[in-house]
Amino acid sequence: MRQRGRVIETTRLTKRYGSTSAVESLSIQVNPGCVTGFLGPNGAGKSTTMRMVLCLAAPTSGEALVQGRRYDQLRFPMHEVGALLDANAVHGGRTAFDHLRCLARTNGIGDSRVVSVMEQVGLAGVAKRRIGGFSLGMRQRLGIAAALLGDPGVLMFDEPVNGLDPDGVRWIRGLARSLAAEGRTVLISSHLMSEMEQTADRLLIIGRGRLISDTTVRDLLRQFDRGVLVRSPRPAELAVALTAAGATVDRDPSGGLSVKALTVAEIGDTAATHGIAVHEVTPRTASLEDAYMALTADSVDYRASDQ
Ligand SMILES: Nc1ncnc2c1ncn2[C@@H]1O[C@H](COP(=O)(O)OP(=O)(O)OP(=O)(O)O)[C@@H](O)[C@H]1O
Repeated sequence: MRQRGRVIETTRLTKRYGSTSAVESLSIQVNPGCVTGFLGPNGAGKSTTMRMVLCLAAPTSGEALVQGRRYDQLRFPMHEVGALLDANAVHGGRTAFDHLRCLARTNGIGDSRVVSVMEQVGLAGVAKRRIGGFSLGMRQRLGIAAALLGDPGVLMFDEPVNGLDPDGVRWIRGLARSLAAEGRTVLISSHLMSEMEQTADRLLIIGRGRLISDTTVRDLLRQFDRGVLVRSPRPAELAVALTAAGATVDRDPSGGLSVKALTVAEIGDTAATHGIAVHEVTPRTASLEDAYMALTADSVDYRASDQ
C-alpha cells in the first residue's frame, strides 16, 4: 500500500460561474487502494471539481487538497498526481512519442519511461504517428499514458471511456483496478452508472454540484432492494412465518408481500414447512442503473421530452 487515509479531500468546495453554481459546498474524500467512481448527470460538476483539485480553476470558497496540500504546492506534481481531463487538449501536429517526451522532459523523466507507458496503453505501434490523425479512443489512451508518466500514486480520469470501443472499455476497467490494487488512489468520473458498476468499488454521486450519495456498489443495491414479491392465499399467516424465520415483511402496493433478508429458497422452504400455498415468488433486485436514476432524478438538467 503506497498511501493511507484521505488522499484527495475537498472541504465545502464551491465554484460559481455568475449565477451558475457548478459545485456547491462539496466535501468528499477519496481513499487509496480502491477505484472511486465520481458519478453525476451532465453538468453535475464533476469536471469542475477535478479542475479545482488540479488548481486549474480557483474555488469560489472551500478547498481541495491532495495528500494534505494544494496541488500547486506539490513539489513533484507529475510524480504525485496523474490526470486525464480533456483528451483533445493536445497538439495535433506532434507525434504521440514526441508529445509524451516533451511532457516527460519537463519533469526529468527519461525516454525509456515514455516507451514503457506507450506499451502499457497499447499505443506502441503508433508512437511515430501524428496525434492529429488519432481517433478519440486513441487520444484517451494517450492522455492516460501522459497521466501514468510520473508513476503517480494518485490518478484522476475524467470520462476516460468516451470514444473507446468495448475492448477499450474493458481495458480501462482492468487498468483502473490494477492501479488501485497496487495501492494507488483512482478517481474516475462518468455520467453512466453502467460504466462504473464493474469498475468502481466506491461511488460518489453528485447532482447540481452537491453530494447526493457517498456509497458502495453493494450498499446502493441494498438501499434500493425492493425485496422478493410473494403472493399467497394466506398472506397474514405466511407473513408471521417468514418474520419468525428472520425476514422483514411489508405489504407490497401491488397486493402481495415484500420480503427482505431471506432468499427465494428460504421463503419457499418456510412456506412449505408451514403448509402454506405460495402463488408467486419474484425477486426484484434493483439494478444499479435504476438506483442511480432514482437518486439523480431531481438533478438532471438535460433530458429528452419523451422520458
Ligand atoms: N468555464 C465555465 N464557465 C461557465 N460555466 C461553466 C464553466 N465550466 C463549467 N460550467 C458550468 O458548470 C456546471 C458544471 O459543469 P461540469 O463540466 O463541471 O459538469 P460535469 O459533471 O463534468 O458534466 P459532463 O458530464 O457533461 O462533463 C455546468 O452547468 C457548466 O455549464
